[in-house]
Amino acid sequence: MKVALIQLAYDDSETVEERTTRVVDLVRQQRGHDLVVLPELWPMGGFDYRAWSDKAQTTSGSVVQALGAAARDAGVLLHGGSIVERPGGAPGPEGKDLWNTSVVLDSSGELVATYRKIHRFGFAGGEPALMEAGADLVSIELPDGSMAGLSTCYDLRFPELYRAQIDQGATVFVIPAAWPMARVDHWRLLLRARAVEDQAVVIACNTAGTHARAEMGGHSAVIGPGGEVLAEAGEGEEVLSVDLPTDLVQAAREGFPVLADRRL
Ligand SMILES: O=C(O)CCC(=O)C(=O)O
Repeated sequence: MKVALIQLAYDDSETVEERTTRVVDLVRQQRGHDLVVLPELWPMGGFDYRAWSDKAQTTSGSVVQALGAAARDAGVLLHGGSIVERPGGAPGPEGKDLWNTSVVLDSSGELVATYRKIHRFGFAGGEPALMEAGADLVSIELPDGSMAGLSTCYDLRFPELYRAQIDQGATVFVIPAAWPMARVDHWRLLLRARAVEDQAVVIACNTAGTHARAEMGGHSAVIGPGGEVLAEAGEGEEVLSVDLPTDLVQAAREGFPVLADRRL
């Protein structure tokens, strides 16, 4: 399965429309891949908290529509990263009307899955102040037939989420992020930790550049089930293209069956 991770760099100078045009162009260039992955909150800015409410959209808004058209034109399964979602209708249980929602579009351009980030980043500010938490585990079927659990950025710090995903059959984790340079060492370590402890493939697409005064960490990566780094980006904008061998996870789990020794 050929996978492309678009490690997008951006600053504060583009409108949502300008950035969307640039991104869908990049997606269209990935024809020949099976799966394309974008970072977290790229249309609205991962750390641009102040702009989120004004820039929020529904999952049938202009950004997701443009992503659908690009997925169809490129003939790929597209994990479009996430958007600030305002679905309309009743607010969530905490009275807020925004979510950090990942969107997945198939090669006919249809929205086939959404995942609302469960663990909100920002402590007293940022996401917990402005957004509701997601409540549902979400998995998708990848073009090679494997099952991928979805999560977003800060979720990476919570290993129990990934254990729950493998218990539902996931052998791959797809993780868009806007992870800052200040803690990029944690990012690189935790991607490998999740891969090793769950004997799973990790496909993790981070953001680059500096926006809202936050320098993003880059280092998007694809990690194999033994913790091997199959590909890793640098710090700037880059498309990482990886040909993932089939049955990597099955071979790892059969060859070293540590998951069978769990005691619950
Ligand atoms: O956990 C971290 O250090 C970064 C998390 C983050 O930036 C996010 O979830 O948006």
